[in-house]
Amino acid sequence: MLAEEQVHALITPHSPADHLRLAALHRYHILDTPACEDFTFLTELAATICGLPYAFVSLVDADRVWVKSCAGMHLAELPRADSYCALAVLGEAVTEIPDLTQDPRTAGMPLTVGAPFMRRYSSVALTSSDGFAIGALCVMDTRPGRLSDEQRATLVKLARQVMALIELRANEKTLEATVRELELLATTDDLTGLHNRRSLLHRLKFEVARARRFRVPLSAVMIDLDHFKRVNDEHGHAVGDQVLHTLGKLLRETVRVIDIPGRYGGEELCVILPNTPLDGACKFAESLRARIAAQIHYAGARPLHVTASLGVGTFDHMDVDDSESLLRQADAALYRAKHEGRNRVACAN
Ligand SMILES: Nc1nc2c(ncn2[C@@H]2O[C@H](COP(=O)(O)OP(=O)(O)OP(=O)(O)O)[C@@H](O)[C@H]2O)c(=O)[nH]1
Repeated sequence: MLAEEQVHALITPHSPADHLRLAALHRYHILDTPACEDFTFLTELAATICGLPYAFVSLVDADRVWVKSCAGMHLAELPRADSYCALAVLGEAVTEIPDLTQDPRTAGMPLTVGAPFMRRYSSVALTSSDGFAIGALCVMDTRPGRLSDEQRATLVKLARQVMALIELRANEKTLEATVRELELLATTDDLTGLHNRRSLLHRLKFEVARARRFRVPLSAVMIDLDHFKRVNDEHGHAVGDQVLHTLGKLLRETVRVIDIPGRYGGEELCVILPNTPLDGACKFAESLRARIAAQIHYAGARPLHVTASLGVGTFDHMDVDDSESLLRQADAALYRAKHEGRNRVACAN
C-alpha cells in the first residue's frame, strides 16, 4: 500500500494546465446552480443503460468536486481528494476502475471504505469546447466489474449530450445578459444615466394605470436648470454636459427605489413619484432643489453653482386622468417657478 501523501499526490496532481482547465470550467457558470430536470434525466439514463445503481454528473473545481446531478444517491459535493471523478479529468477520456479497493488511488477514499462501499467506477470526461476536461459523467456500483463495450460507447455519447446541455445553458445565460444589457441601453439616457424620454413616458403610462387601479395618488416633478444656456455659452458644451451628468447622478442617488427619474429632454429632467400625494411631492422637490443648489460643479478649476426650478403636478386617485395632463400640470407649475424668480419649487394648485 502507498503512503497516504503519495496516494494524495496521485489523486490531486494539479497539472500545470489545471488553472486553464479551471478557467474553462468557470466560463460555463454552472457551479452551484440549482438542480435541473434535464441533467437529472441524462444522469438517470446513464445509470439505466449501464445497469448500475449510481450515476453522477460531477464538475471538478479547484478543491472540490461539485455534483450537478445524481441518480441512486444524493451527493452535493466532495473534497477533490476524496472523489473518484478528480481522476477523470487527468487525461484519459474514459476512466474505468473495476475494483476500487485494488487501486491505490481509490482504496482509501471515504466512499470506498465507508457506506455505500463503492467497488467499481466508470466515467467519461466532460470536455469543454476548448478541449479541457471540466468534469465527468460517471456510473458506480457496490460490486466490482466493468462496462461492456456497448455500454461504454453509449456512456461516451451521453457525456457528449451532457456537455451539449452545459454549453446550451451557458449560451442561454450569455444571451439573457446581452438582452438585459440591450434593454438597459435602449431605456437609459447616456449622459445622465436616467431613463430616457421614451422609457420615462412608458413607465409613466404604467404608473397612471396603477394609480387608477389601486386608487393611490401619483405625482411628477419637472426640473429645469436655470440659465443653463449661460453655462454652455460661458464655459462650453462639455462643462454643460458634465453638469447634466452630475445632476443625473444626484437624482439617481436621491430618489427612492420605486421612483422613476428620467431625462425629459435637453436640460429638463423629470421624476415620477408613485403613491405620493402633493404635499409629499412638494417636500421631495424642495429638498431636491436645495441639494442641486448646494452642489458645486467645476469649469476647469473654477467652481460653478447651478440652480434649478421645479414644478410639481399630482393626481389624486379620484381624478387620475392621463399621463399627458399630469406632465402638463407639472410643466405649468415649473413655468410659474421660473416666472417667480427661479431656484424655487411651485406646486400645482
Ligand atoms: N451641454 C448641454 N446643453 C444642453 C443639453 N440639452 C440642452 N442644452 C442646453 O440647455 C439650454 C437651455 O436653454 P434655455 O431653454 O434657453 O433656458 P435656460 O438658459 O436654461 O434658461 P431658463 O430655463 O429660462 O432658466 C440651451 O442652451 C441648450 O443648448 C445637453 O445635452 N448638453
